[in-house]
Amino acid sequence: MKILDGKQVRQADAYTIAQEPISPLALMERAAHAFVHWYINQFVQTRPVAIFCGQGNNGGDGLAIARILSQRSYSIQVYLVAHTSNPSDDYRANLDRLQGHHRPILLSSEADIPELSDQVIIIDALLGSGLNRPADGLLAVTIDKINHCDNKKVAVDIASGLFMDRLNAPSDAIVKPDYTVSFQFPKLPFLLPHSAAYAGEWHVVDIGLAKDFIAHCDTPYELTDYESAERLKKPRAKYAHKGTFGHALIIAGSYGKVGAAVLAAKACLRAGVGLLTLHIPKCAYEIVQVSVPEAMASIDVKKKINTLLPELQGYTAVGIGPGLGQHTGTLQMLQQLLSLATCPLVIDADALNLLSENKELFGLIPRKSILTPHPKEFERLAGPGRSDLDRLHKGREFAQKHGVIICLKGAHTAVIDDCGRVYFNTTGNPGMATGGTGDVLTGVITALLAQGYSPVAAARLGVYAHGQAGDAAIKKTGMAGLTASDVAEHLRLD
Ligand SMILES: NC(=O)C1=CN([C@@H]2O[C@H](COP(=O)(O)OP(=O)(O)OC[C@H]3O[C@@H](n4cnc5c(N)ncnc54)[C@H](OP(=O)(O)O)[C@@H]3O)[C@@H](O)[C@H]2O)[C@H](O)CC1
Ligand SMILES: [K+]
Repeated sequence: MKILDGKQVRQADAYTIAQEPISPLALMERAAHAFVHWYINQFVQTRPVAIFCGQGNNGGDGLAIARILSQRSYSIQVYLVAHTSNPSDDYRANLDRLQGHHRPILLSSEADIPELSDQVIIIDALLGSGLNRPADGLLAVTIDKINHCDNKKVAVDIASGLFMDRLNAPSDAIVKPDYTVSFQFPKLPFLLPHSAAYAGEWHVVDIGLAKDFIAHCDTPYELTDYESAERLKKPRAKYAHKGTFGHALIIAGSYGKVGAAVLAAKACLRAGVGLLTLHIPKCAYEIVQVSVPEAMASIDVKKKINTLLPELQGYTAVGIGPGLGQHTGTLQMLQQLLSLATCPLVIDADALNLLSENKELFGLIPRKSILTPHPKEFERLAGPGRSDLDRLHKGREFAQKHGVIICLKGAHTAVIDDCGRVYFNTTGNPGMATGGTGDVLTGVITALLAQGYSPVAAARLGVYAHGQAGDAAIKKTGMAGLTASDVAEHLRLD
């Protein structure tokens, strides 16, 4: 699913209105019905509804929603905030349509803002994607009051006060909803860590904007959702044999961090690799043979660290990094690997830290290699970002400049390809913020690369399947109890 900017959404709107054709008022009605369809599946009729409306089209949506909910026997009360001398036509039309159903209350000062009982659900339709300056005056006071009550809150399209395409200042008044019901597309701030609190649990509802327009819309931002992940998957052929699914090499582990190698190996096998060899220090030999009997071991000359690059011929993908340590001998091996590899690599953890400490090696990274940094590792690689958006821009620049794919890990891990396109992941949960899940991800992506997936597909599908495994696992373990081993065990690629 694509993520469009405000200008593109307005163009999609205008195109749909002209081509379908449909009147803007009928499109607003369709959006309101789509919202209500979601709403009635979520909240029972016995919960009263307070709908706060501005005077733009977002407010118009709010008024249409109020009318439709009232027709469905929900008990509603509309509160209007007058914030512009130029209310939109469709706002006015919906105000007219509401007459006979309901009488809205105009809020003209702070004293008019109501105290609501806990049962009331708040629908926020003050401002939408047309926000062009921070909310102030009575709008800001109303937003503040809404935020201070414990009632469940649902934002129409986007939380009032949240910019769609640019950063808010920390002091801006923005509704903090429990849910956002977003029309047709998610908005970029929903996917960035610092603004995600202003989206709550977000849902996208289809309002029938023109599919052909959307298909041709050029945007760097997309989601990896269920449909796109399914499209990326390759079926396993009936007459396949283990050679069909590649032979992965994972270089991992050091004394005290052998577990990282084991986790990466288990995940690699669960993600469907045909054959797996683990290159490990001597101290890891018995541990690996006992805990991952399916993997072959390539043993380093050193007892506690990896230093000697194995012969690379025959491997269809190489992953390096989990639990590797940052010794000089290991650095030399990494440098050799970068120079000799003829296929893209998966580079994680300590291998990334070694790269950050030795930036002159960047030029050796094979094209389309996949780097999997968490935000701190990314900062070490590419320098600090002033904001989430700035970090994303830095990631796009870095990926294009060095011809690599970056998986910038987080709640919505961003896979950034070497053309600067960003694919936000939609699976996973906070339980996965625990040691070892990164090693599991490295194993999954290496397995997919080994099986012949393109690097971008391997990264997108790997990140998606990794999150999906975490989501499946917490059904048994709960969030707090989730371990990286649980994630590896719950991986399912078909
Ligand atoms: N395709 C779709 O997704 C559809 C979306 N719909 C809904 O429409 C809104 C966007 O509507 P729009 O009228 O463009 O925008 P708003 O409702 O957000 O704002 C309207 C006006 O408010 C003024 N404004 C902006 N910022 C502020 C502020 N901080 N304080 C006060 N007033 C503000 C501004 O007018 P000015 O003349 O005063 O500058 C805005 O024009 C979208 O979010 C959806 O909810 C359609 O219903 C269906 C299709
Ligand atoms: K809103």
